[in-house]
Parts: sequence; structure tokens; C-alpha cells
Amino acid sequence: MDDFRVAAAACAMMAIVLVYAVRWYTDPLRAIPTVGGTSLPGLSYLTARRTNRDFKALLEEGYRKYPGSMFKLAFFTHWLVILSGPELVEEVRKRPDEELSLMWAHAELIWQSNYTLEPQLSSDRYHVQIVREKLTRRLATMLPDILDEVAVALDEGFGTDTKEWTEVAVTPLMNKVTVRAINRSFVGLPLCRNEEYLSLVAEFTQQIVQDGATLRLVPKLIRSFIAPFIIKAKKIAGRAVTYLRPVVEQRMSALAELGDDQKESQKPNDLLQFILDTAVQKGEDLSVIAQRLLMLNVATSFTFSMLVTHVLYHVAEKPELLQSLRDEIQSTISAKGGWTLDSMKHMWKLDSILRETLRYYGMTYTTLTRRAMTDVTLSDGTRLPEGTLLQAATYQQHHDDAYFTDAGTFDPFRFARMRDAEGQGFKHQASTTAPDYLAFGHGKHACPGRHFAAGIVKGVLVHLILNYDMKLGGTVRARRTSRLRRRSYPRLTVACLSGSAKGLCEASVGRKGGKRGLLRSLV
Ligand code: HEM
Repeated sequence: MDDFRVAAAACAMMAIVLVYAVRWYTDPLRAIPTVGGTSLPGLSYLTARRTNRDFKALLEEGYRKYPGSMFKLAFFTHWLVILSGPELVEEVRKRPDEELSLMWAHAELIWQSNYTLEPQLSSDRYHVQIVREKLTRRLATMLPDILDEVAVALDEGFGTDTKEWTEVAVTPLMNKVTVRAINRSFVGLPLCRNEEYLSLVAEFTQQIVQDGATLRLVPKLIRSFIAPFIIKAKKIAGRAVTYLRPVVEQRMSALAELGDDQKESQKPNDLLQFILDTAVQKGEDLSVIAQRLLMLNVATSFTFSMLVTHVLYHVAEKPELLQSLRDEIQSTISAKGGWTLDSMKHMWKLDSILRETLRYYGMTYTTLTRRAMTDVTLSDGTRLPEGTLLQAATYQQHHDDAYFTDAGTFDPFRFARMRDAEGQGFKHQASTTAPDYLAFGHGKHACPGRHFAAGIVKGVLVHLILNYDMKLGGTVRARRTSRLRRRSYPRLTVACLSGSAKGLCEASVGRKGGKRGLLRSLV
């Protein structure tokens, strides 16, 4: 009997191994080369450990070995196919959502939104449409309020001393300033200054990413049973309702008092109102509205402050760069009769330094994220089975001399010169995407908030450049750190002068006396 059991167990083992081997052998992904180790079943876990450790180095290796083509990286829970080169980018961009979906790729790779969010956020994504259309169109009229918030937040952060230099830890301060500016346009006053609400927004951002990461480790079969015990983001969104309810009720009752002809002109000019306009028609619950708002906060977090901070390090290091930008800003403001969204569009140098910062540093190594929703065959014959996750090697492409002259150098006015030379108004501006420029993705799922983002970041920078002198308080090495990701902070600490609040690199900022009043009157 014992012999029989042993034999049965051995047979079962062999059957399992055989099934795995057949599945591996016939998997279309096997035709795509693996970088970082083997793709053999079982052993690919070792490869995944390497990917976890050396993601950027492996991207570089794959990009070098398979230019204009594809390779794959192992993760503990999935394979990630990386593509490069404008031809493949164009091909992916053109594929419809039914074949390659950005939303389901994000859902699987980051949020696990099936479990962490209300289903309406996936089934009816009108908030994305609002960002793409209404928020972008209304930015010009929202700008004065946003700039007001920037001024108030900077006064609080830097102080108002016009004689002495003040030392500040730039990254956290810029985070605070940009979050305030964004939320002024999202929910208006006074909520955008409510510290509890803002820290709840930050908590949600961290939690939803963490919930997603934890859930990915749970087998799909049991995920929906386990999820309610694990996820915390929904509870945080529930707490946001407490802050939003009085604002929404007050708006509703104020609007109810007005006649139909007055309602449109009297409505608050912010994202919450744009969402409410649709949500009310759909009879949507406030908890869903809160989640839409919070998810849009997630989309903006870190990117803004990182972008501003990188630019500040550059201008703080090079006074001639600061002066050149200042000259352009001042002359444009006088020529155009004020500081408006339109006048900022004519500040090509400022626009160029933004685009170059996004190219050179990038906010993520990879973009153009997609999930194959069905078996897809690309024009070169590559087969991507349903469920395949893919991304473009954006960072490597942005650092390839084939696409950008002297790509390894940070050249702040590179794109301004290209616009001058080519006489092309929009092609090289900060928010324009292209097959070789993927900072905002590309195609119909390129970041819908990119014009809005460029407008706000420029607003913050114009304010800083005109109102403050800057110099690096830390060493230049801090700026050389290629990325300001949170995990890079400790490296910055090592490179910086001692004595800063969190050991971050410090920039000294001195207020330029007298200018502020001038600007205020120009707004
Ligand atoms: C500098 C700031 C920003 C950067 C670098 C950035 C970058 C990106 C990128 C790369 C994608 C596409 C993801 C991919 O291709 O893998 C994306 C998508 C998205 N972004 Fe942004 N973004 C920024 C600001 C914003 C802002 C301000 C908003 C909203 C107000 C926003 C909302 C979104 C949304 C909703 C999507 C998903 C689009 C869709 O599902 O079709 N982003 N962003």
C-alpha cells in the first residue's frame, strides 16, 4: 500500500512538472528574450530577485542588446515585456483598448483597482475625461487662484525676509507647495489648506500603492475573499468624505438659491465642481466622488514636486541660467501685458527646461504601460498572449544619442533651440508627446493632465524665479543624483552639508525685495 502511495505521489509530481514544462515550452513569451537570468520554470524566481534589485541596470542591458525590439524581465508575479524604438511605440499606441489596455495594466500592476476602489471608477472613467477636457480648458481661468496659493505657501515655507538668506530643505517644501496649488484647483479654499485633509490625501496615495502590492502577492483565485481583510485605502477614502460632505452640501444649497441663468456663472471653478456636475446627474455616492478626487491626486503626487525641485537645483547651481530664465519671463510678461497662461506659452526657455528635466531625469523609467486583453500578434510576428504586461523603455530611449544629440548631457534650452531652428510652435513643447519622447506616455492614453501639469509647474517656477535668488547650500553632488525618488534621499544626505532638517540637500533662498508687489499687480 505504501509503495502504491509513493508511486502515486511520484506520478502526480511528474504530471505537474510535465504540465509546467509543456506550458513553458509552448508559451509564446518564450520567444521574447529574457534579460537578467533564465526563464526556466522555478529558476525564473532567481531572475525576478535580480530584477527587483537591478531594474534600471537590466533595462539598460536589454535596451543595448535588443535595440528597437523587445525583451522581457521576470517579476515574482508576472513577466514584463519591455519594448523600445519609435516603430514599436507607434504600433502599441495605435492598438485599440480591446487589444492593449492602459487602464487594466495600471489596475494589475499598481492599484488592483478591482478590489481597492469602487467599480464605477473602472467602468465609468468620466473623471479622466474631465481632466483631459474641462480642467485643461479652464486652466487659464483657474491660474490666478493657483498662483495665489503658490505665493501664500511659499511665504509660509521660505518666510518673507528680504535681506538674509534662508536655508530650506527643498523637496518637502516643494511637495507642500505643489500639493497646495493642485488642491486649490481641485477643491478650492479653505479645504486646500486643511492640513488634516492634505495628509489624508498623502496617506491615501501611499496606501493604495501598498494595498495593490500586497494584493498582487495573493493568488488571483482567492484575491476577492482576502481583499476586504487587507485593503485600507477604501477606509481612508471614507474619511475623506467627512471633509468633502460639508463643502458639497454648502455648494448645493448655495446653487439651489440661484436662478438657472445664474447657476453656471456662480459655480466654483474647480475640479470638485466639474466632477459634481456629472456625479449629481448620475446619482453617484459621495464615497465614489471622493475616490475619483483622490485618484487624481495620486496621479499628480511626487511628479510635480520632483519636477520643480530638479529645475531649482539647476538654477541654484548656475546663476546665469537663473538670469536667462528671469530675463525671458520678465520680457514676455511686459510684452504680453501680464502673467497669464497665454504669456507663459511664449516662455520657450522655461518650457524647454521642463521638457529637458522630464527627458533627462524622467519621473519613471518606463511608460506606455499596457496589458494584452486578448492574444495579440504584432506586425513583426511577436505574439503577446492575453494578460501580457508591457511597457516602453522610456528612460533609456530618452538617453539615446540616436534620438537626442548628446543625450547624456542636461541641456536646459535644447528644445527652445529646436523650436527656434525648426520654426515649429508645438512640436517640442513640454507637454507634446512623440514616439521618441514618452515622459507623458503617447497616443490616446497619454497623460490627460499634462497641459494642466505644465501650466501649474510653470506657474510655480515663474513665481520662484522672479521672487527669489537661489544658491545651493549643499554640494553639487546632490543635483547629480539622477533621480529624486524617495529611496534616493539617504544618498542625498551623504552628499549634503550637515544640519538640514531631514538631511536633504538644501538650497538657500533669498527673497528679492520689491519684486513681489510688481508681480501681484501683474496677475
Ligand atoms: C509632471 C506631471 C505628470 C507626469 C510626468 C505624468 C505622467 C503620466 C504618464 C506617463 C501617464 C501614462 C502612463 C503610461 O503611459 O504608462 C499618465 C497617465 C495619467 N495621468 Fe499623468 N502625469 C502628470 C500629471 C498629471 C496630472 C496633473 C493629472 C490630473 C490632473 C494626471 C492624470 C493622469 C491620468 C488620469 C492618467 C491615466 C490616463 C488614462 O487612463 O488614459 N497626470 N500620466
